[in-house]
Amino acid sequence: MSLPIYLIGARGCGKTTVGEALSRALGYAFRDTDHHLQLSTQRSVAQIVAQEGWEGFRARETESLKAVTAPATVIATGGGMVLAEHNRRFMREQGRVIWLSAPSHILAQRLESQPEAAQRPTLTGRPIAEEMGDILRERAHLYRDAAHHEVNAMQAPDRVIDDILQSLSLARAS
Ligand SMILES: Nc1ncnc2c1ncn2[C@@H]1O[C@H](COP(=O)(O)OP(=O)(O)O)[C@@H](O)[C@H]1O
Ligand SMILES: O=C(O)C1=C[C@@H](OP(=O)(O)O)[C@@H](O)[C@H](O)C1
Ligand SMILES: [Mg+2]
Repeated sequence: MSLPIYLIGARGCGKTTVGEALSRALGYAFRDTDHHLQLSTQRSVAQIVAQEGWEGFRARETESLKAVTAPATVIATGGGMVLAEHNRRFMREQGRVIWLSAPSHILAQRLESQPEAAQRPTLTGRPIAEEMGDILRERAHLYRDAAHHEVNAMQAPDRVIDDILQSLSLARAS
């Protein structure tokens, strides 16, 4: 049985972009916990947070994580999935966990050019470059703890995929 592959990391590291391409390379299904939430609630992340607060969103994303978990599936998580210890444990028990790691200035550059405000309401109220620095300082140890492998996410998506496949000893299906 092919275990699910979870992609974790901060906003802008490429979980959604790389995850979709990785699933095609492997012939796996692709799921994204935020997309699942949006479809099941018919609301954006920003709308859920406005109506239920971050606490409400975090409870829903845990449900989303369980709902999308299946064999032979690449799962792009939201950047805050690792905040809850039970999510970190669940991912490590169910599959293989990959941390797409990049410094905060790279993440901020990507987010400034594609802000996607409905998907990424502010976490701290601070400007993006400062927010990403704060978030990485707060979460880096959680990404490290949760991950089976850390991959350099500053590279082009195809190179990121090659590194993930190599770390998992998997080959492209096509
Ligand atoms: N490896 C990469 N190199 C350059 N740009 C990237 C890379 N991965 C993602 N991006 C860009 O960064 C932005 C955020 O990517 P996304 O996949 O939504 O990240 P995440 O799901 O981790 O928040 C998008 O504009 C995407 O095109
Ligand atoms: O880092 C975070 O706390 C979040 C990241 C977002 O996902 P992406 O990492 O895919 O942008 C989304 O889940 C939500 O806005 C919260
Ligand atoms: Mg994403």
